[in-house]
Amino acid sequence: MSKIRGSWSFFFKMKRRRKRKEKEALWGHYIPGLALLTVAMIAAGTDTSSGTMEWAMSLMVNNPQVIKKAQAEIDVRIEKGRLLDESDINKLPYLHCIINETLRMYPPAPLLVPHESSQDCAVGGFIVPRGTMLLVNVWGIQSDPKLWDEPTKFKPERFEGLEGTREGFKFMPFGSGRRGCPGEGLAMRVVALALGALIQCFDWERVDEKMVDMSEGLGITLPKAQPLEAKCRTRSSMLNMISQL
Ligand code: HEM
Repeated sequence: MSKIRGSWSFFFKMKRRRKRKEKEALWGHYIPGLALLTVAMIAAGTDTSSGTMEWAMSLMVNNPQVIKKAQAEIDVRIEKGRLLDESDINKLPYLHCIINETLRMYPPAPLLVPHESSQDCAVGGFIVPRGTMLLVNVWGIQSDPKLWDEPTKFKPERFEGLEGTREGFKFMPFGSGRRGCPGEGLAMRVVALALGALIQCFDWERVDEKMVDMSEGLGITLPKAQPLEAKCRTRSSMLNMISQL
């Protein structure tokens, strides 16, 4: 009897051990993958999105007529006194143009990320052997006077009628193809929501007569050399809503 009981307990012990091993194999495989994915999303998604917001606000503070036009669009499309939400973003094409124009002038990944040619090819008359590291100068393409009218001017209107964030290969702030940015949809929503709310709720102006310094600093995601400083005042139409927050 004790022999039988002993073999049953051995059987259950083995079963438990096998289950534990299976669980470890499953999570041991997934946890490093999940951790890496989370780190990649945070690393690739934070400075790029916040930098775009800062460049966009700086450009708008230097071009107050753009803020007025964006506010007029929001006031017409969204009921008075209600804070815009994600479902409103598609109703705001001019806001979308502002973000595109910001990404054209100040792409957070000016050279995309390094790619490698998978086979021999020729680009613009240059022979590129297989396995060559390729850097795409998106900043150069998006500021090229042969492709853009007055490329150094902030003109969101140039994107009117463009749906999405690609115009052939002359505008591709999120890269292109299989290794293009997987966070594009999220980034465009987050940036539009934040900028839209800032414009809807506040009037913005420069701290003094001087234009906001638009020099580029050093860093991977094209930061501003000087952080933006600006003055804001709550818009009378939003006072009630903001006081209830
Ligand atoms: C304005 C915001 C953003 C811009 C301009 C941007 C731009 C880019 C660009 C240009 C690339 C390289 C594409 C290529 O070389 O073809 C890239 C890669 C990537 N981005 Fe973004 N990104 C933004 C936000 C985000 C967000 C919010 C996330 C995730 C939450 C994200 C996740 C990634 C990842 C994981 C990669 C690497 C993809 C790969 O190597 O296959 N990005 N991004």
